[in-house]
Amino acid sequence: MTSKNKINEDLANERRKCNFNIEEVTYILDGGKEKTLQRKKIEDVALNGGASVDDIPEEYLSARERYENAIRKSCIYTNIVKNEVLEITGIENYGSPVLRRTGDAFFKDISPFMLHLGMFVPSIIGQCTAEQQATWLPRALDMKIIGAYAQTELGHGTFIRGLETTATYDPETEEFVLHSPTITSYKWWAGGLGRTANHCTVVAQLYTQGKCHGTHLFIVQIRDLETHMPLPGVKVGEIGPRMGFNTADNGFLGFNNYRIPRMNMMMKNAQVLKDGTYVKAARHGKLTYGTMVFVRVTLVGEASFNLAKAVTIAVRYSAVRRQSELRPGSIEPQILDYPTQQHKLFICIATAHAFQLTASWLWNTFTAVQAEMKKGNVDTLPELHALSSCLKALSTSDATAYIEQCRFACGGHGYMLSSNLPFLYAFVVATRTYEGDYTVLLLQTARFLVKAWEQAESGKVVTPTVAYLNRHFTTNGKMIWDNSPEGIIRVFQSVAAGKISLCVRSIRNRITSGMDHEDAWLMTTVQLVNAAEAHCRSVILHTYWNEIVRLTKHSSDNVKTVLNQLVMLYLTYWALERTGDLLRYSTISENDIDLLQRQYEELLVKIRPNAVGLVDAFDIRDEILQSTLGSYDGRVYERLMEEVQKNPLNKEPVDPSFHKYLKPLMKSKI
Ligand SMILES: CC(C)(COP(=O)(O)OP(=O)(O)OC[C@H]1O[C@@H](n2cnc3c(N)ncnc32)[C@H](O)[C@@H]1OP(=O)(O)O)[C@@H](O)C(=O)NCCC(=O)NCCSC(=O)/C=C/CCCCCCCCCCCCC(=O)O
Ligand SMILES: Cc1cc2nc3c(=O)[nH]c(=O)nc-3n(C[C@H](O)[C@H](O)[C@H](O)COP(=O)(O)OP(=O)(O)OC[C@H]3O[C@@H](n4cnc5c(N)ncnc54)[C@H](O)[C@@H]3O)c2cc1C
Repeated sequence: MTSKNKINEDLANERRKCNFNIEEVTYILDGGKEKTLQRKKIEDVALNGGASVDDIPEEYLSARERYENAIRKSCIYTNIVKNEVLEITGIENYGSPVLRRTGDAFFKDISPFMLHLGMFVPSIIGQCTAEQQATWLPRALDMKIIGAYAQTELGHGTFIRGLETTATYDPETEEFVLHSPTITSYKWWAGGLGRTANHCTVVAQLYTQGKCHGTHLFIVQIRDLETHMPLPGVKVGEIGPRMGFNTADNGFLGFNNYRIPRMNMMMKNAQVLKDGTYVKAARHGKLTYGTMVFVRVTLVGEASFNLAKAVTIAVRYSAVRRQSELRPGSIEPQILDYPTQQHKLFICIATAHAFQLTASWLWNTFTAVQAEMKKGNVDTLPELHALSSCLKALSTSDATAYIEQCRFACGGHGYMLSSNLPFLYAFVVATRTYEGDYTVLLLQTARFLVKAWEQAESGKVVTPTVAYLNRHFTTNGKMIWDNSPEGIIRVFQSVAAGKISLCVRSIRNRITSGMDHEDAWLMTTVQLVNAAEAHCRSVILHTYWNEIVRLTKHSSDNVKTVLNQLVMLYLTYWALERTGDLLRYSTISENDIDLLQRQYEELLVKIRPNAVGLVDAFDIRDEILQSTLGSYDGRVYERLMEEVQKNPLNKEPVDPSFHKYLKPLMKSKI
């Protein structure tokens, strides 16, 4: 074995200690053995040519070079996908999580094509008629046209109804006239729009026959396909450096009475006829928001995957890193042996599991609701909207906090871009804001919860995710504390019910004392966000536990044990995080809390020998991790030194600035 492929001895020891079958856990996380084998096959095809084809790491490049390099790699990856991978997966899997995962081997930051696959294509699939799909979809999937999703404007992101771009129908020419009437109406933020896209989905206020019908979606060509020049009437460009997403060419876009054919309005849900007659969406008023719901659903899986990457890096590094001494003269321990380090990291492993299983469950819920909607039934849409909103909010927010925790857990080296942790953080922190800000989305869930509360209060049976509200009205007093998984989940549901109840009471009291409903709601929003968070927490705890029980039914004993330890760690961790709530809404005592704390610390000890095995089970290839600290072989220090060789600043022993500036300064007299 050469030193290049030698596994670090501490990491090798950790793998010898691992007492469960790693592949079995990988299969569970992937959704079955077949899916794992399929993923591995795709990764082999896509990555074995050597994915990260950068001679100089992208962080050393200028903004221009970085963008060009990102386009170069996007094209290489797209050709691999088109020519080799789609043969295995089928065209319908273009943009699937596996391809998204494999794509990470090509980019530390973002592919300028991400929004094309992540939102432009889904908006064609979700918002166009079959005839329109036949026109646009094959060209989009074949990358003959490249799109973005331009909804947000300088003045409005959250409040979609406040968007100012107009699309006015002209029956004379059977065209829509797109216009940006103010500076605040300029589209701002759309990924891929600044330099890459030649088309985009534009969200605009629809006017026809002198009446505004609210926001609708349009497919708009913005650049010439031969020259890539912006078309007359289109003003487009890149918005400038940001905290992450620096290779995503987020753009701005304005229109000056720019005409598009009538058939470029996405007409699956509402139509404008040739004569300008508006035909309203028959089924539900918010179906034009469908692409956002789809992306929110996928973002839960994104949160899980990125957290899995971060914790794989941090756990492997913590097994390799030795620091301090426990007793004078004793060998320095692996930092993974510190309970405080385990406290930082094991919750991240458990959370990645919780989010992955919740993401699969949410995806199944999403496809079931879609199937119902195809039959014309939209009754389950409000619950899906409430669920996808709060799960998107919480998963992205928790993942952000835990990725940062993983970075802290790597000390100084976690600050190095070559660890990949800063990139992961910058990518995931944006997910907390885009596709619906954290607070705003929790308030959407709160609307649903208050309505569900009122239904339960009037004796109606409510939908499954809020069924605990029916129980709330049949039991008296605080929930009896019970330290079993089911008991902890019940208590969390009682906490949610208690908080929703307080919100309803506050709103009613405020209205009784003279406020109108809007002000009463507004004054209660701090509590409403809190209640929606509590509800969502209970959904995650419940789903994680249920899924582990279901998925480990036929597992080997050791796999069952370790996955149970993780889910118990998760339940116990959150019970300890929320002792205030538990004291308020359940009969938990001081003694019970002491027992919980001890249980938590014992779980850390039990999980410790399997920690490296657990992160290995995420099965994330080195090319995808792209981390000096987290590679499978644990050659941390060697990789840090190798990376230094790529630093252009080290190319010459003396920097030209020495002669230009430093030396004159040193020679100058005071
Ligand atoms: C919901 C709002 C906040 C408010 O809307 P409004 O119209 O004012 O509505 P309300 O009055 O509040 O509510 C009225 C009722 O409507 C209900 N409602 C609201 N929304 C929905 C909905 N979506 N579905 C159903 N029902 C809905 C609501 O509950 C009310 O009901 P009721 O009256 O109480 O009964 C809204 O304005 C809003 O959503 N704001 C947020 C704006 C937003 O999200 N913008 C997103 C812009 S796009 C963006 O941000 C993109 C970012 C980058 C994305 C990157 C994508 C990554 C994907 C990863 C995977 C990619 C794979 C690629 C593969 C590869 O690379 O290889
Ligand atoms: C990296 C990145 C990529 C993006 N990509 C795209 C893209 O491809 N296409 C696209 O169209 N958009 C994109 N966006 C825009 C994104 O969707 C919006 O920024 C996001 O929806 C938040 O809206 P906002 O910026 O208007 O925030 P604001 O709504 O102005 O939020 C500012 C603050 O006000 C609070 N707030 C706002 N409204 C309320 C309310 N009703 N109640 C309580 N509090 C409120 C928020 O909680 C927040 O604290 C992207 C954004 C980022 C950061």
